[in-house]
Amino acid sequence: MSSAVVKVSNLSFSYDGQLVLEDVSLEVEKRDFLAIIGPNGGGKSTLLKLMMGILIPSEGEIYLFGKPPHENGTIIGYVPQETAHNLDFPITVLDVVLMGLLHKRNRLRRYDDRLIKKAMDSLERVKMENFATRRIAELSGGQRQRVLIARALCSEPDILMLDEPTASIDFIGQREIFELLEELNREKTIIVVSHDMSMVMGYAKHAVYVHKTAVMHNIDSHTRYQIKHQLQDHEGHYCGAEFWADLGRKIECTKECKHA
Ligand SMILES: Nc1ncnc2c1ncn2[C@@H]1O[C@H](COP(=O)(O)OP(=O)(O)OP(=O)(O)O)[C@@H](O)[C@H]1O
Repeated sequence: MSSAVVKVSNLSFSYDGQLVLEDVSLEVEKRDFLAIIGPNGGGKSTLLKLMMGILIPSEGEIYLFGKPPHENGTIIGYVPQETAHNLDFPITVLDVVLMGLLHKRNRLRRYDDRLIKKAMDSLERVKMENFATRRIAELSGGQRQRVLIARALCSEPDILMLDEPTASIDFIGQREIFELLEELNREKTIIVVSHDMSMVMGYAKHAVYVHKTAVMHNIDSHTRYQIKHQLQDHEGHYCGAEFWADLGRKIECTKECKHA
């Protein structure tokens, strides 16, 4: 019997008759670190939403821990794509993290001390505990992303799913987020949609290339070690275009290197 925590079998999905994913099958093992990569509009976010049970497959099946996603409740922690405008109102970092515990409030819809401690513990895990009373809008993109990860961690999920957590964050901020994910990966399965091939190749254990269909690739520990070493240098940039060319696929490099 398969030990996969996520099992996708012959999945297809259409929006209003427009086929976006076709016959996708993949398995994710416990404590895997899977990156979902591929071109714009290829179906990455759609695949993530299907895994979370936000969308229902047109054909095929998805199981998380042997059950359909919508029956799994808090085992998934979701970090949505961060857009500056959805945090541009006057609430504190702690308020944002407490949103991850909305369903646990008492009968008066208040957070008791136990929940506040839980939220503070989550902030500590992402090294943002000293920012608890700051307004979320005052933080940098990287700091905000850490807060959103803390919010997802509150419910102690087994799987953390993140949609483009490093979009619009500078290089050092990106590396710090992936280092945090690597640390969380000691306990949790990580599934992340990312465009950043340097980070994916340095930290993920598998990458699934999604362009209507899906092809899984292993990223061996030696490759990860080498690329992570290059990323320690601020200028370090592993060119994904080169990697995909070796595999016979075309991907555009977003940085200014010889492939751009
Ligand atoms: N709610 C929706 N209704 C109709 N079509 C949609 C919807 N969401 C996405 N699509 C379409 O489905 C396709 C796949 O979109 P999806 O967001 O999954 O791609 P993606 O790989 O995540 O893209 P990106 O890298 O640009 O975020 C695209 O053609 C998109 O326009």
